[in-house]
Amino acid sequence: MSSTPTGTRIPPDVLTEATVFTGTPVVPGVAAGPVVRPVGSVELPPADGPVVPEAQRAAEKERFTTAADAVAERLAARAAAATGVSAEVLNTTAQLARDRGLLSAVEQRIGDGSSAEAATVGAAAQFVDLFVSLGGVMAERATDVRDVRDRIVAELTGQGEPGVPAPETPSVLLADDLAPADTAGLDPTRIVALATRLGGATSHTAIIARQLGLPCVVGVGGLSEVPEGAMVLVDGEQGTVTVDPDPEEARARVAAAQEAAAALAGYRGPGTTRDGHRVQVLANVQDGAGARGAAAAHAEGVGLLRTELAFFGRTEEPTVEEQAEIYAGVFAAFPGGKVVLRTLDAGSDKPLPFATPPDEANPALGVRGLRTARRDPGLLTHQLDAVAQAARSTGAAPWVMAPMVATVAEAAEFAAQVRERGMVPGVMVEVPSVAVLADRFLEHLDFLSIGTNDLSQYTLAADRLSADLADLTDPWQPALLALVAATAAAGQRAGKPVGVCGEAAADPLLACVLVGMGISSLSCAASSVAGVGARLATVDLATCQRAAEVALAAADPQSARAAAREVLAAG
Ligand SMILES: C=C(OP(=O)(O)O)C(=O)O
Ligand SMILES: [Mg+2]
Repeated sequence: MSSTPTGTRIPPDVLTEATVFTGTPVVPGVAAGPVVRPVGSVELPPADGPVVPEAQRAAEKERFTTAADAVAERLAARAAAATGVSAEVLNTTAQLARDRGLLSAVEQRIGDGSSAEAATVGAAAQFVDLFVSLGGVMAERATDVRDVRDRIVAELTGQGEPGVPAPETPSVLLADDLAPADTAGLDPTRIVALATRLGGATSHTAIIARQLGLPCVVGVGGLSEVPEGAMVLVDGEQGTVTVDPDPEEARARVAAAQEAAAALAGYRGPGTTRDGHRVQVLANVQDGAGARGAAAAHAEGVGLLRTELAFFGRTEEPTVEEQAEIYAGVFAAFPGGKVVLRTLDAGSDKPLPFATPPDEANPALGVRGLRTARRDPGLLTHQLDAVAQAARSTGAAPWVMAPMVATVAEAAEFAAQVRERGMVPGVMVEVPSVAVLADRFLEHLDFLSIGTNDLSQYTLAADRLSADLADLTDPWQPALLALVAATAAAGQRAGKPVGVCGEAAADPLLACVLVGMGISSLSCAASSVAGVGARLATVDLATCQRAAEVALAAADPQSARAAAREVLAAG
């Protein structure tokens, strides 16, 4: 078995049997299958290609309608299997593939001698020009037209369907990286594991994989050399992608991982250490379906409702009623339970067209999170009204927190708006300034929730999406651990809860360390709840405290991990 360090490229002719690529492990579990890849840009023929003889034109029209129907049916089927905004996005595109206006424009062009492909390109250009000239919301429709054009041309020319595929055989998706919108409708029964060339432990590929419970490794160099259809085995615990694994060994490793997963299936919550110290083990979700899944996974509640994820791709602010309905769906999944809702975290890696300025030079340090309310205060007040309305209709008592807060004044003003509506205010600790002054922030707030994904990005000055810098955004970095410990200590002094809702909380070992620092709740993907809760139940609080001490004293992430593991193993 040959092995390569992260980032090493291997020419295809040197790919030997069972080549192993390594990257950053982000979601444990082992799965194997043939490689599929997202299909990139579709090659488009010119709109003014050779003239089709008259006798063939009827057949060309037939070819177009067959292709457009196939595209529409496939999208509609995926919409039926999806939920929320994913389903809406897919349905809208499906309807456009059957749009009568588009059909008649294409037929007219074919009647004039264009091929089906060229007519599709020409008619689409006509609609794109029209929508763009109308401006505003209509201009946004141009994107949908281009998408449908690409799908129909791909169908006509035998190029693969653009986007994330839905293969018949359960497969492993290898990609450079995946945007949140790329994964609308990703079906975990067809894609059994993910590995990407880019991205760190906090990238959105990692977050989505965790939500779906898919074994995942990111930042894997050399992946682009692995051909489509090759068998690979992804080990999300060890961070490896093995090409052409020995079939026997692959079967044994997948079975062992399934057995380990079954052992966690016994977890029922609530979270406690072995000696009964209570720690809420909560879930990160984005909508009602996710919340119901989290309840089924024995999460005690929601520690982070990422509200912005329900509105991806939307060009207009959702109405108060629409928002209230979505939030009520989440509250209803945990009657009488804890739900921490985060106000829109638009911007940077999660841009929303209706909230995010399009032209920022440095969006991670720009107008994102709570800062969007500086430009458009209505976005925040409407959202808070919607949350209050959902709370009234369900009898819930939500905790509401703002992302990307930097100053005490921002926190105080936000808290006042939340309290006015009878809800419980807090903020996320993502900017180091909040950790440094946590005592002063807590004078105005009822809780803090540490977002370790952004806190590491801003503490180490390293882009959370950069695979090259993934070692810097490692949640075991001593500086990050020190800020978490300082924030937890401030919470204990004030007698107010401090949770962790970043990806650090999904690592069972680190979860124990966080508890040892005084963190009172952990919120992670539903698929990680049992792993975290079950691990916590094996150790005493005093052991967690010793593990926190040794981790905090370590010089680097590797030694922090090793030292904590040793303490926790000794029990
Ligand atoms: C939980 C966090 O928020 P997000 O990953 O959505 O930015 C975080 O920054 O840790
Ligand atoms: Mg964040």
